Amino acid sequence: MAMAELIPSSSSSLYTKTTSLQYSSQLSNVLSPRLSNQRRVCLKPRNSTIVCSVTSKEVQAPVSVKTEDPKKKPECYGVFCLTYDLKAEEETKSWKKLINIAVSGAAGMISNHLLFKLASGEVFGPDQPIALKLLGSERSLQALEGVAMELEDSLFPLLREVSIGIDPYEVFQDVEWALLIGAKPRGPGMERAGLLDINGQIFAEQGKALNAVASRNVKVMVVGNPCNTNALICLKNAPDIPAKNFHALTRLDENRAKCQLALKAGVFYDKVSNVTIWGNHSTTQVPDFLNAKIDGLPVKEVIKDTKWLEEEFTQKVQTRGGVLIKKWGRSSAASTAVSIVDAIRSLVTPTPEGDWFSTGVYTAGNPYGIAEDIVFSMPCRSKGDGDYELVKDVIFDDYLWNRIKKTEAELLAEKKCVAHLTGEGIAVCDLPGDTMLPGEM
Ligand SMILES: NC(=O)C1=CN([C@@H]2O[C@H](COP(=O)(O)OP(=O)(O)OC[C@H]3O[C@@H](n4cnc5c(N)ncnc54)[C@H](OP(=O)(O)O)[C@@H]3O)[C@@H](O)[C@H]2O)C=CC1
Ligand SMILES: O=C([O-])CC(=O)C(=O)O
Repeated sequence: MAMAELIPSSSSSLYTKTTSLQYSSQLSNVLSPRLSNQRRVCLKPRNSTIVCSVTSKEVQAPVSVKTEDPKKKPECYGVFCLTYDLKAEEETKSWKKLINIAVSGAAGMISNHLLFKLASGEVFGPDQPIALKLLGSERSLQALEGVAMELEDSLFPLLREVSIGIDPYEVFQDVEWALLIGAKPRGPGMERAGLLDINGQIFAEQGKALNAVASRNVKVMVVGNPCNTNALICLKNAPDIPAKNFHALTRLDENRAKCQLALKAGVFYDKVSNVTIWGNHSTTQVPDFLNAKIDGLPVKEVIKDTKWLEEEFTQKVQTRGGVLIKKWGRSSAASTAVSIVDAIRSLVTPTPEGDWFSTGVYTAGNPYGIAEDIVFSMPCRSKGDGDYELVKDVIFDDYLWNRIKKTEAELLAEKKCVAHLTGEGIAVCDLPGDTMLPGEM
């Protein structure tokens, strides 16, 4: 049971909210198990103790829990603890209703770029106030405060609330967007199955937390690697949220493919459209040059060098992340943040006529004949309402279909590795040879 659920809505002033894993676990030690007809109410007067009472036919016992642990922090941060009324100020009267956005791994590299883009208004628009809910861990709590301080000092008008926490059940309360970035990055010599297992646990837990406390229509963008299978784990642990709402970030791959096609054709990127990344965010991903266009023409009519398309281009996109790691010493962060912005904007603004975008989504009911029940990058269009439809008018040839089958096989094998995390029995991990993440070589 989430701590925030326990606080009556009348106490939703930023001054009275509480946070931290410790609060929740202390409370659950005192109060669990909860009987189905009980109601728990917790209040935390400012700078004081949490007072909880459990009411039911059987029990009526107020409980007091000390909160002296210095690690416990008020949920809001600094200037974001001020109360305000958007309707009271002339320039904010026309703004939309505030939306809650959770970001995990908020003290990490990608988030360090992304949070400032979210706060600036470039993602959700200039009339959309936002609340940022930053999820970290015990080890990153100080760093999270540092991030919040930088957000304060940036004076973003649209950024109306910032809160930090380490309990996903609290941080995800009522969120409309969950950007799940926090996960161990892969390292040299690391077994893929080990990475799946370590990070998979994170997404199983966060899926459960989203299921319990997030908005029922929350949109979830999984970035932490291996993002497709992590997204699958997350959605399987969140059965009350539509599976369609879960995305694995493959937009960075699409952007990389557009860049390479533009370079080869000698045009600027904005001339390249209809680029699909099929499958896994891994070296088996398939950048589709059959359906892609340059200046409205099929790529193959503009770039006649099929050998380049099938070999050099494809491999360059598949391994771009790894090459970057070798040069920079760590994985892409700024361009990943940019691609997260692109991915969200593609869902909240209408897709330009005739174009589409790639995102990793649940395959149930897909029109292509791709295996059901995995998260697979496919071409999508959106009306700009946060939802999307799969694009039907794409063509396949043998080359494209054979590659799609290979990335599909990899995802099916990854799924078996995490069966213990998706509620599908005992994990059996037998990954095909070519199953490394970009750069994991
Ligand atoms: N899908 C895509 O296109 C891309 C995905 N990625 C992936 O995004 C993820 C985040 O990358 P980035 O921000 O650069 O990474 P950072 O190392 O900068 O930050 C990752 C954060 O993840 C959290 N974390 C959770 N568990 C672990 C763990 N076991 N070991 C280390 N950190 C952990 C940490 O935060 P805390 O302590 O607060 O929990 C940490 O701050 C990685 O998995 C990376 O591989 C990267 C680029 C592209
Ligand atoms: O390979 C990594 O660890 C980072 C990543 O996903 C990418 O850059 O595409």
